[in-house]
This record gives sequence, C-alpha cells and structure tokens, in this order.
Amino acid sequence: MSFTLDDLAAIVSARAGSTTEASYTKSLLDAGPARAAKKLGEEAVELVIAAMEGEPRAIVAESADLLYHLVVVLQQHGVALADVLAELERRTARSGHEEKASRPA
Ligand SMILES: N=c1c2ncn([C@@H]3O[C@H](COP(=O)(O)OP(=O)(O)OP(=O)(O)O)[C@@H](O)[C@H]3O)c2ncn1[C@@H]1O[C@H](COP(=O)(O)O)[C@@H](O)[C@H]1O
Repeated sequence: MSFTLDDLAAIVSARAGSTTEASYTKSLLDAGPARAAKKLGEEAVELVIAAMEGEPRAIVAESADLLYHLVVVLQQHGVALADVLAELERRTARSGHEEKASRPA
C-alpha cells in the first residue's frame, strides 16, 4: 500500500482546477468554505461515534472520510499539507521525540 495523503492532496488539487469532469470534490469546493467545513465537522462526529462503539472497520471508514474532507478544507484555504506536517514535526522536535519519530532510511 503506497497511497499517501500527498497523493490524495494532488487529486483534490487537480479536481479544484477541473472544468470538465463531474466531481464531488469540485462541487464541494464550489459550494464554499462553510459547506466543506460543515462536512468536516460531520465526519469528525461520525468518527467519534465509531470510536465510542469501538468497531475497527467503521473507524477505518470514518477516518478515511475525515482525512479526505480535511484535505478538501486545506485545499479550499490554500494551506499546504506540508505545512501541517511541518507543524507536527516542530512539535515532535520540541517534545524531544525526534529520534523515536524518525523513520528508518
Ligand atoms: N476520498 C474521497 C472521498 N471520501 C468520501 N467521499 C465522498 O464524500 C461524500 C460525502 O459522504 P457522506 O457519507 O457524508 O455522504 P452524503 O451524506 O450522501 O453526502 P452529503 O449529501 O452530505 O454531501 C460522498 O459522496 C463520498 O463519495 C469522497 N470523495 C472523493 N474522494 C477522493 O477524491 C477523489 C476525486 O473524487 P471526485 O471529486 O468525486 O472525482 C477520489 O478519487 C478519491 O480519491
């Protein structure tokens, strides 16, 4: 499995500029920031419910919905996924966990 959030962000970015294909992503972006933010909130609540019920398959499905809608909201506001990851990296460095968090080469 090699699909990454970067791959998803690239697809969402391409859909944002698309004028030809029928696309849920495009329609969500065109509906404006409030619509995408509301969907993100709904997906977060659905993940909370799945987590409270403790059903792993539902948690996977709702996590996927949440990550997708997060990427859409980032795209809508021109925020790069790399900036979010850089923020996480800064926090990791600050907490002194950079060695544990570093991946093998
Ligand atoms: N990962 C996703 C993804 N996850 C969820 N969804 C869509 O998110 C929508 C909302 O999900 P809900 O369960 O809330 O459904 P709903 O209640 O009927 O939706 P609403 O009426 O509330 O909007 C559904 O239409 C799902 O298909 C996604 N749509 C697209 N992607 C990715 O985006 C790419 C481009 O998709 P299109 O923009 O459709 O071409 C796809 O190849 C995927 O990689």
